[in-house]
Amino acid sequence: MPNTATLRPSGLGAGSLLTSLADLLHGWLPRQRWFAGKGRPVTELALLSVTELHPGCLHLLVHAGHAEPPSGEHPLHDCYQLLLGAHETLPPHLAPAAIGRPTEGPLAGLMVYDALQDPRSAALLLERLRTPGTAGALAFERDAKVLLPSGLTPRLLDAEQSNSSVVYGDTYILKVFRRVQPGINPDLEVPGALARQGCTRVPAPVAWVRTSLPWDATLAVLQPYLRGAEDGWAQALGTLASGADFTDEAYELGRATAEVHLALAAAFPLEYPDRRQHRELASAMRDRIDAVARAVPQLQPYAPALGSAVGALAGLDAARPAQRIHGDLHLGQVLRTGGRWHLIDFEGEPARPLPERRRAQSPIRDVAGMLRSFDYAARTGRPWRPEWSQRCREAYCAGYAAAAGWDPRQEPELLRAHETDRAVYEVLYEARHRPDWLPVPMAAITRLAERPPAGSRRPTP
Ligand SMILES: Nc1ncnc2c1ncn2[C@@H]1O[C@H](COP(=O)(O)OP(=O)(O)O)[C@@H](O)[C@H]1O
Ligand SMILES: O=P(O)(O)O[C@H]1O[C@H](CO)[C@@H](O[C@H]2O[C@H](CO)[C@@H](O)[C@H](O)[C@H]2O)[C@H](O)[C@H]1O
Repeated sequence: MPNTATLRPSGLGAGSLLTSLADLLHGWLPRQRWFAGKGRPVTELALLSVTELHPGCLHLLVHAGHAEPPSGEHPLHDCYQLLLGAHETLPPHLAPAAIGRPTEGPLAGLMVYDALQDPRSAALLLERLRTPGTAGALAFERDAKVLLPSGLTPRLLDAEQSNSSVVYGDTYILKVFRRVQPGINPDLEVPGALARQGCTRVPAPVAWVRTSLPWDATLAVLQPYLRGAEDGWAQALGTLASGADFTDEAYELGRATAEVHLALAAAFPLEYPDRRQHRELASAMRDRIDAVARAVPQLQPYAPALGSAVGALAGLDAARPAQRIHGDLHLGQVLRTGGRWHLIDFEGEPARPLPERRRAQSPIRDVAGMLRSFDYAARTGRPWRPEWSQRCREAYCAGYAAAAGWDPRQEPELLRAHETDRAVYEVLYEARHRPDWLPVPMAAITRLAERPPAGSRRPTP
């Protein structure tokens, strides 16, 4: 590659590399779908680690900090994973990957670009995983039982994602985590544990990338690609458009969720929350309502009523044991192939700290996430179809009950509290990422803020 710059970290010095890139990253990072600090200017940038993956391709962990915004939210600090290439000129197929041409520092005059969009760099990543080893602080590891084939053609997914994924020859998919936190990522930990339980509802990790600098963290996970699978969101919208029924699928989805929960309960320790823990959970949910209401003024009028909905948790005695769960379950996280549902993306809610996402939680939280998703689908399709959502919600709970042996509808306070917490999360998510969608969770907020009928033990799910 005659016009490839050799980016040698040893010859670059983190300071001078950052000088080269800082202006470009200030502009480029906030435009990325996976950038978490939407709406907040980046006020600090620091390079946490730099590794040369191959000549012309650098692996970077970059710290991006935001000053405290006027709304009173906490300052946000994040670490992002970048793969950067630099060429004198970019071939036309890499034009959309361009980040910019630094005017100073070691990369001055070269065109820096997002190397994950470069098929050559993506192919070399898979090569690294085929033959385990290290590159600086990065470790490329794989399941010793799996032999990865060479020469699979890479293609970067252009899905609306929180991370970036590369599909190799429709055989494997590599998820490169964009936002990196210290510790094992649950998207490696949980599917690995489920595979050891013999659970076939979740694709098992076959290879992964870790780093030990600036701390131990998971950087990427490779798993089998479910060829021809369609996600639940696309299917749900399809039936809404065609008028077809989705209740059988919703019932099967409930069964699949329960099966995964049973396997998770067997794989990880259970916890039995007492009254104090329920009070703490209710208080954490109230804090979240207040924080989101400060950031999204539309939520403010509903905050007191939502606080009462989650406050009902505080009076609960022993409920279901808490266990590891999916943590961000919705119709986009379930794939159907061969008439069978699979669950993917066990990262949990990307905005939450990793230790919180790895905690045992009520399985009702996942149920609530999926119930919210039926509501999303019914409101996104035109016209609004509340009866479609209601039938799916009932069928999903019935399917769940058939496999789990208990019915989520028998825990109405818990379900309502978790659905409220989830809708509040969605309000912030939409305000940050897709302001046009804000009315969807806000409609649920209006419903959840109403008092449930007196004496009702089994409100509509
Ligand atoms: N094992 C898989 N087989 C087929 N497609 C997959 C698989 N894993 C993920 N996908 C596709 O990639 C998309 C993004 O994956 P996901 O894990 O949800 O990433 P993110 O956390 O970045 O949103 C999914 O919506 C799905 O379409
Ligand atoms: O990127 P992830 O899939 O990890 O999840 C985030 O993005 C989701 C949207 O892509 C968001 O889900 C919300 O919108 C969905 C429709 O697009 C809907 O089905 C979900 O019920 C709703 O929560 C998810 O909350 C967010 O974490």
